[in-house]
Amino acid sequence: MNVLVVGGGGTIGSTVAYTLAVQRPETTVTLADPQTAVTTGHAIDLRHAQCHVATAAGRPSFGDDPPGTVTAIDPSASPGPDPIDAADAIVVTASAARDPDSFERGGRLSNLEQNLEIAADIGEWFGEADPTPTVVAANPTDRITYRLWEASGWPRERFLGYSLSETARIADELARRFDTSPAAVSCPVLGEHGEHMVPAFSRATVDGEPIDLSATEREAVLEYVRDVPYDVIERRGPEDSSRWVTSRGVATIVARLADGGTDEPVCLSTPLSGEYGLEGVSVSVPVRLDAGGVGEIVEWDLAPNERDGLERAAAAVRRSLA
Ligand SMILES: NC(=O)c1ccc[n+]([C@@H]2O[C@H](COP(=O)([O-])OP(=O)(O)OC[C@H]3O[C@@H](n4cnc5c(N)ncnc54)[C@H](O)[C@@H]3O)[C@@H](O)[C@H]2O)c1
Ligand SMILES: O=C(O)C[C@H](O)C(=O)O
Repeated sequence: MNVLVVGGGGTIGSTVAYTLAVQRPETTVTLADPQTAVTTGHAIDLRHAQCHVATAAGRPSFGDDPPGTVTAIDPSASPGPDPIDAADAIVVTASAARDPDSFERGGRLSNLEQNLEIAADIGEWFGEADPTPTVVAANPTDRITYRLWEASGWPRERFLGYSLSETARIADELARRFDTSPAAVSCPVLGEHGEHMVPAFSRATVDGEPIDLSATEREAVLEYVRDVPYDVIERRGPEDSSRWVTSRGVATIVARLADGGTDEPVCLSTPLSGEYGLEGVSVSVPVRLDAGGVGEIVEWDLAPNERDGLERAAAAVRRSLA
């Protein structure tokens, strides 16, 4: 598998690269970032990490696949279509330097204008090459996903805005409340990667059984998921943000694409064209993946308040793209 990480000099991009390099050591990663000294340093260190995996404490662990490698390119030096055409999947984490406003709740919107401009430039670059499945983590994720799609001219199925950290966070919180393992919890989250996220409590299960939470309990769980990434930033600083959950989640989606897709739907943000009654916007909805990105958008029968929440999320995203 060959993965291009646009923004690979930063925290999330480099951690996605590390995760892929050690979990799927046959992966070849290209880090694209104007901070070329940083990406070259990351590339050297990551190749050394791959050597550890290669020898795996004296035991070769590659099977029949040869090890991949890690290299760096400068996207501002007009690299043309080749790095994109070489990629089986792309990850976009490119972002302007974080504004102090971004360290607090609601902060995903603080670099909106700058990041939309960056996305438009990257989308134009993509347009020089063949459509390739693209996982977008840069914030605000839904708007950036939509802008990349518009600027690239690629089919909408190629774009997957990453919002799965919400699903992990809600599983952790519900597991605490139900005194069980997060692995026994399922609660998909639709809508915006932001304040207008929509947990689908009507589909939530613990140990395979539907759950019954009061409105007050649901609101408390939702508030936890809205607050916790900013609690993490406050505790360990914005340079780290939620690097582990985000990078593991993004790398998992890339791995699913490489493996040909998913049987079960996962909630990711993709440009909509009438699904859930929405269009002209990208928000997270359940999608089945195939090797090209979104294989199918699945229309769940949501509770009325969840459908309202999805419409509010779409309206908020659409408003700031206008
Ligand atoms: N979706 C999520 O769940 C989630 C989680 C965490 C962070 N994020 C977002 O991901 C983004 C990256 O976060 P980070 O902590 O890695 O930030 P960061 O500042 O460490 O990295 C951003 C990188 O993008 C690079 N960049 C800027 N313009 C570029 C361009 N035109 N082409 C290529 N690279 C470019 C910068 O040089 C920098 O290295 C932010 O927008 C952040 O808010 C999203
Ligand atoms: O980067 C942020 O502002 C938070 C991030 O979107 C996250 O969900 O961890």
